[in-house]
Amino acid sequence: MATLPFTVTTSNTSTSSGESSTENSWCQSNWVLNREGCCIRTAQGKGRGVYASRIIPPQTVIEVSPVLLFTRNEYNDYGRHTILDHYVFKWRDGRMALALGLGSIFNHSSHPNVLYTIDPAHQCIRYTSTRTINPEEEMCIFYGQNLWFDPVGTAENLEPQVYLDQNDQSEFLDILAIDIEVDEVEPRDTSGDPHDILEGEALPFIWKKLQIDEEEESMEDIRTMQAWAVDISNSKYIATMLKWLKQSGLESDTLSHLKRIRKRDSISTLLLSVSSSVPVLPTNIDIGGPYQISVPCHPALTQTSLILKNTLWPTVYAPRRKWEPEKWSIAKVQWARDAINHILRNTAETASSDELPVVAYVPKPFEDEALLSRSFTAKDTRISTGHPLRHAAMNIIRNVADWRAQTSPADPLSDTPKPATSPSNGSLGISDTSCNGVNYLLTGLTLFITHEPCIMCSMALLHSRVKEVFYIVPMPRTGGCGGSACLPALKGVNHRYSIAHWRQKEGNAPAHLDEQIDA
Ligand SMILES: C[S@@+](CC[C@H](N)C(=O)[O-])C[C@H]1O[C@@H](n2cnc3c(N)ncnc32)[C@H](O)[C@@H]1O
Repeated sequence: MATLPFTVTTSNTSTSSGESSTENSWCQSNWVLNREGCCIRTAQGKGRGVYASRIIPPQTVIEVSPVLLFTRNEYNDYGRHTILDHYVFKWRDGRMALALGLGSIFNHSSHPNVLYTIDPAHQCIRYTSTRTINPEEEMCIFYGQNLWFDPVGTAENLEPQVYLDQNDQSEFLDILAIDIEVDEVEPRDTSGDPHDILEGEALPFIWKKLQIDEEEESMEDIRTMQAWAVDISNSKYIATMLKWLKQSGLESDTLSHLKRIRKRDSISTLLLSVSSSVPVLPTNIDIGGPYQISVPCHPALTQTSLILKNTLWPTVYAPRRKWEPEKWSIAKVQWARDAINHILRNTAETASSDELPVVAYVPKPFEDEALLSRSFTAKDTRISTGHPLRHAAMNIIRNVADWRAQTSPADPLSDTPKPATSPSNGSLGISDTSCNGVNYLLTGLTLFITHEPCIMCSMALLHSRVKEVFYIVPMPRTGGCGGSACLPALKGVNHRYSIAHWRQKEGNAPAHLDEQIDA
């Protein structure tokens, strides 16, 4: 538990005299410590904190702190026995870093209004506001999950974050911490026959088992919808009505999991449509009028479900394939390893920018290159675009979608581009030529991403029909692939994808920022 050994002054001489008379004063312009109007004052129960003296707009770089670097030995021998131990964290190359300027004074909040990014080239850390910060408001960063002190007042005055998945900043640091050693992190495995199958512990990743609840196995769990039906008492009209239905334009995929005709006693009932308006039936046939009934929304995935659903309406039985991991050969593992190295290298490149260091990659498939003849890489661009939805996963779905949307609708899986048809609107970027849900899918493709996708991205990936997702850094607070939720395991979703967590080699597992400060 940290008890700070000094009191705080807001005087412009920045002494450590600790007069409490100034404790309740707000920052005034002559005390402002940097040109963005940041100042230091006492933060109740936390020691000192950084405060705004005027309105700070979102995405403003509020502070750039140079860092002081200590070698591991120097730090172990001296630094860690001192107050420094509350302030330093592990730099990317294993040295210990102390942020100068205001950097070491930012307190922790679970709802931070400031993000930080490391700039290794200039040996500094950049602090950026995530939303509008009001005068007199404290500015806080997120230290990580495992705090070494009891946090006080971290969230009550802070509004929800601008970013939908304010990722765990400590984990951003984690990934940065390993990036310069990319080649050692994931070395090529040259031993063995490339066709040899690797299993279990020999694989450099762990498949996440989707905890899928058994679906719709009791009557109250069965999801239903209203559909129009008509009774046909004379069976000689059935064929005529089926023919009429084909030409009526009433048929839709929504009912494709249901049988068309139900026979009960001497009455046959024909399922017509789910349209909101009453279907207009042929008048020259002697049948009753249409009426609405409840029918299952989905096919039956299990025998129990089938029996129950059939009591409502004859339903198609489409058993789900049991979850079973694919066989991974040495060559295929190498393909994945190359992909992981690719995203690590690209993450290293983001370190000198203000962007969040999240990188996504969709390589050409290992088995079936015909599915996609080129690879795609996308970075997180929330900061540079000022657009809260520009997560790396969303960006890559968009990129692949745009590419595929340029292919001929008649040949959706061929990816020869059409002449430039760039996305024109400010929407998600699916260009107008997209083939209505056919061309823009990641069907059969694998996504590699540095950080577990958030809930929004995990859902978008589900819609994209991605085959599998590999991530390196878990996101226990915001992840949608098992972190805070597991989207592909949800009841009722119409696609499931496999999820794998890439294991970091022992000794390379980067520590959390908080552990690093606490080291
Ligand atoms: C990097 S320093 C931050 C500046 C520090 N408040 C000061 O006065 O120098 C980290 C220390 O601040 C304190 N701290 C930071 N955030 C806090 C919070 N939310 N609640 C309580 N103490 C906090 C803890 O004592 C922690 O060891």
